[in-house]
Amino acid sequence: MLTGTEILTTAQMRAIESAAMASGEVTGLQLMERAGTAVAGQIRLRWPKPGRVTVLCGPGNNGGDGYVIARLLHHAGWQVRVLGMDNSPGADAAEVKRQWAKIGPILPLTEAELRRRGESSDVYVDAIFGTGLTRAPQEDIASILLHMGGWGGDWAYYRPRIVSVDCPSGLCLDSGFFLGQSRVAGDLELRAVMTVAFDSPKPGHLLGLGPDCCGRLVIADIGLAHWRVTQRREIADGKALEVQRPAALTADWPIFDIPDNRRFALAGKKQAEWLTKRHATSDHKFGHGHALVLAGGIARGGAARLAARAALRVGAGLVTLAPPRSAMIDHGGPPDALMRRGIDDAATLDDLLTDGRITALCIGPGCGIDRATALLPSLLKSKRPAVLDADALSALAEIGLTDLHQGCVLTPHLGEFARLFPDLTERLGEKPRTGPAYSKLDAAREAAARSGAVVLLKGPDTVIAAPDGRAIIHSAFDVPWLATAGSGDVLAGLITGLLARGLPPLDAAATGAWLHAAAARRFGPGLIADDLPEQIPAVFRDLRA
Ligand SMILES: NC(=O)C1=CN([C@@H]2O[C@H](COP(=O)(O)OP(=O)(O)OC[C@H]3O[C@@H](n4cnc5c(N)ncnc54)[C@H](O)[C@@H]3O)[C@@H](O)[C@H]2O)[C@@H](O)CC1
Ligand SMILES: Nc1ncnc2c1ncn2[C@@H]1O[C@H](COP(=O)(O)OP(=O)(O)O)[C@@H](O)[C@H]1O
Ligand SMILES: [K+]
Repeated sequence: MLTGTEILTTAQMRAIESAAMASGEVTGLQLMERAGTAVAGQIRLRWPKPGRVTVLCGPGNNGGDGYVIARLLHHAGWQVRVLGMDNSPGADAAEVKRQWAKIGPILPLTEAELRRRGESSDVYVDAIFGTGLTRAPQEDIASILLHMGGWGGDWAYYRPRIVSVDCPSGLCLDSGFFLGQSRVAGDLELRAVMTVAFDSPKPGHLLGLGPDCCGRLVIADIGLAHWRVTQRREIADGKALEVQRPAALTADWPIFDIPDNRRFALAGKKQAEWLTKRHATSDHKFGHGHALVLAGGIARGGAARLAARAALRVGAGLVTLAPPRSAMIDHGGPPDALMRRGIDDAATLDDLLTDGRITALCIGPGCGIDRATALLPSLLKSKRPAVLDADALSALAEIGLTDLHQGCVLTPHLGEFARLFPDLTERLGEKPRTGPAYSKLDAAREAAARSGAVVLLKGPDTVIAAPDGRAIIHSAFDVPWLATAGSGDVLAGLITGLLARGLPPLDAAATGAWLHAAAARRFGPGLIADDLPEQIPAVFRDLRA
């Protein structure tokens, strides 16, 4: 099992809060006070000089946090204006609302009030909706959110400082999409400069529009760790039904600051660190493996060579490139460390795979769909760990998923995913109306369960899922230059090399994704895919430093 910080769905978070409160050791009011204190503290840390703040409080406990923040900032010398709703919230929110009402007025939560002349603020605290959002915001609140969303756009330097409590309001924390809005980024989503969330990140902080809209994400400890761990244990014992697999998600998310009091181990990074130590004991039973990369015919481009080079750089002991014999000359260029072997048909591949020293296979990059269709059955029959990418995924869409096995890693981008799992893609494309909305995480998990293979669904928010439900989110929104021709081929090669070295498929996929993004980060803009494998030694060096 990879180690990493748990990502909790909103249902899991609620169950953990309920368990904590049911224990009698902590009350909901105390949790709310801690949450509000954490947010007010972050605001004061970021803007030490007290200024003017507008706190927008919604109908539920997110709004409750807002009233706590308003009171604390008032006591810290800030000039506080509160906009709230005329509703009857739960007991905890009602209590903190009463406390605020002794200090100052609660103005109506309307767009007109927000825009009142002469009332602009230095900071706006968005405490309208948090984990309790179940449907698209309506009427007054919808127009406030649209108005605040419009603050972004081209006038970014005028952009008011929005601090969101738990999430930008309207964002579905299970999917990273805004309920009632398109899944594609527009100008209308609320964009915070900072989001302070509680206990653990939720999928919506890491997926879809979440990373762009949350701004800097701070995860604040509100003292729930004990119940998180207890709930996890109960799951292992099969007792708790309402929390499913709280430990099954791990985050691998190197972008935003996480306070020191949070454990935020990086799944792929840990494995990569472990790999850098492997050379010292190269006679270990895993050895360094032998990867076979199946290449395509003449003029199929360098995709397979990119993959093979990446497999070598990531430390596979041997890498053999296998084009059809007629294309051998075409594939004769460097690196000279590559071995070559002509493979024309399935029978030759069958023969070669009687060699048990070949520990991993890669098929797809530059292979051609016909050749992939011809070779796939032999490759799958061998039960050898294998990465299926690009043309192999198109071939698979024709052949069907039945022969896939648990050593397989599928690495589709969304287009390839649509060919393999059209129904899941259709669900992913639907406008999210109710929460929890169908997410990329749901789609990858369903695809892995259905295919019996590890599925790595690419994008800036890469989701990696295993057939048993374990899943990892790897966000790399900070390296958009990774979206360059051939970069996926390098990723396929990295994972193949790691499989060859003996990593289990889920670990190989997670570590490959981590190294891939780390290489891009290290090189910077201007990167072309050829640069990626060449950065791997430096990434390893950094890990050893
Ligand atoms: N439960 C707890 O122990 C804690 C909760 N905390 C805060 O509480 C939040 C969750 O509180 P709630 O569960 O009350 O939920 P929220 O305050 O996020 O939710 C919204 C409330 O509005 C209603 N609602 C949902 N969608 C709506 C829509 N489109 N239009 C109008 N009303 C809508 C819901 O029924 C709910 O009552 C967290 O995000 C966090 O900020 C923190 O205080 C920490 C402790
Ligand atoms: N905006 C982005 N930010 C970071 N990484 C991205 C972004 N878009 C794509 N990627 C990553 O770049 C790689 C592109 O792979 P792929 O789509 O297969 O490209 P190609 O077929 O050209 O090799 C994937 O690893 C994907 O996760
Ligand atoms: K919020």
